[in-house]
Amino acid sequence: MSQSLILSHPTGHLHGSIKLPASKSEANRALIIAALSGKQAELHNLSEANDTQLLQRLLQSDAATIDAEDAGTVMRFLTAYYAITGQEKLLTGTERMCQRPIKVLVDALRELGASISYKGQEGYPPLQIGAFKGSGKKHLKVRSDISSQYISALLMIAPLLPEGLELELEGKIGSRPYIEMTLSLMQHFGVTAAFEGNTITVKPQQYKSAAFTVESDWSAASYWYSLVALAKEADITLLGLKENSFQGDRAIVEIMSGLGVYTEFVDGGVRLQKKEHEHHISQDFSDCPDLAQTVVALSAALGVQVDMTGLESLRIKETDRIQALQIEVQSMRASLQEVTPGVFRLEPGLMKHTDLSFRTYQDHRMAMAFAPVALLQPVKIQEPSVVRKSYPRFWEDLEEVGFEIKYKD
Ligand SMILES: O=C(O)C1=C[C@@H](OP(=O)(O)O)[C@@H](O)[C@H](O)C1
Ligand SMILES: C=C(OP(=O)(O)O)C(=O)O
Repeated sequence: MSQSLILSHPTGHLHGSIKLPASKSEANRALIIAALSGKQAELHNLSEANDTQLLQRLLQSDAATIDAEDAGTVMRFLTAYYAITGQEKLLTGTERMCQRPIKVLVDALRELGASISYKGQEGYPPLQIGAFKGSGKKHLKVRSDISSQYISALLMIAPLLPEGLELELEGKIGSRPYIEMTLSLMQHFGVTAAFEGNTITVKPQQYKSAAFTVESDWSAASYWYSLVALAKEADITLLGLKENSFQGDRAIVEIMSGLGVYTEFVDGGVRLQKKEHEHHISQDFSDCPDLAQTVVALSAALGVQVDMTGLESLRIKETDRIQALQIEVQSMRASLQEVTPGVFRLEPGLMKHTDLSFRTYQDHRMAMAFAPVALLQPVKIQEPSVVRKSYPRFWEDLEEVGFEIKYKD
């Protein structure tokens, strides 16, 4: 596998239609719901993302040790799935996965009657999961400011609990659209829930079998928005995106309107074209944390000052994304600083035409967020294969629109 690649574009003109990968978030919910329903589901356009391929394989596996690799949804959703179905499993992941907290979910599942013990550090994977002895408890208080994936994992098993579940969310609700996506997918498979104030109530119910087609991934679309913003000339159509999406990262449409991209919803997707950009924007990423790297890398390259909030969860994702961004924007003479607690400012600098080489920190989004800078000058991307987590065809798709790629060992 190549250690790095050099990316360049001879003209800076981008034209074409791109079939984006399907959303791994939607696909992984549909897979867990189908497994919980015990019925055959007709799932179309399942994502080629490793996170989805992996979950599909693991749901078929009868091995005692299950490796969720670096996939947060896989780790969190399977923890709840094995716990409630009472399957004896040792659930582990990459070194980084074993540094991503899971205590909130484990505590909640234990209250419901799951048997889960920590095999390493308290509060983190690996987990040993065993028999389920229902506690009859239905009202749980759960912190909602660390990861919404804990809430989604609990919601999907909720209709199978004898008493159902009342989840009282405590603290700020981070990544809220992902919770709403979970409820929408549950509803698609015949389960209703009420989300009132801070409480989500799910009565005992049965999932129904239904066909479902996974939408293209709006997070993946965000890199194409950056490409359009940095191109000299662009007319790009992204296929498979819908105006009424389950995905909160559809917010990229509004965000990129300030960063120089005009979106038109057309039959079968969106058409992106260039327009003037602002010189300063403010953005709260609480609802769309996966878009932060796209916006930071693009703004550093475009020369846009950005004030940002809602970045808390970035510290516990595939890498500490705040730290990774702080290091990598420096090579573009930009700086990312916490100006007051929780408020970050990206200050762009004058980009000099020195060699640019971006490290990716085992994080697909670091690679894809910085790749568009290659429209300004050739850039080196280290460990480019990280993109397989969500968008395995990313580099090939760039070649489709005229990028030149030299792979290096
Ligand atoms: O539920 C999901 O599919 C996801 C939720 C978000 O995580 P957090 O809830 O941990 O912010 C997001 O960052 C992740 O890429 C996918
Ligand atoms: C944070 C991400 O994924 P996960 O938490 O599912 O590993 C992501 O894809 O950006």
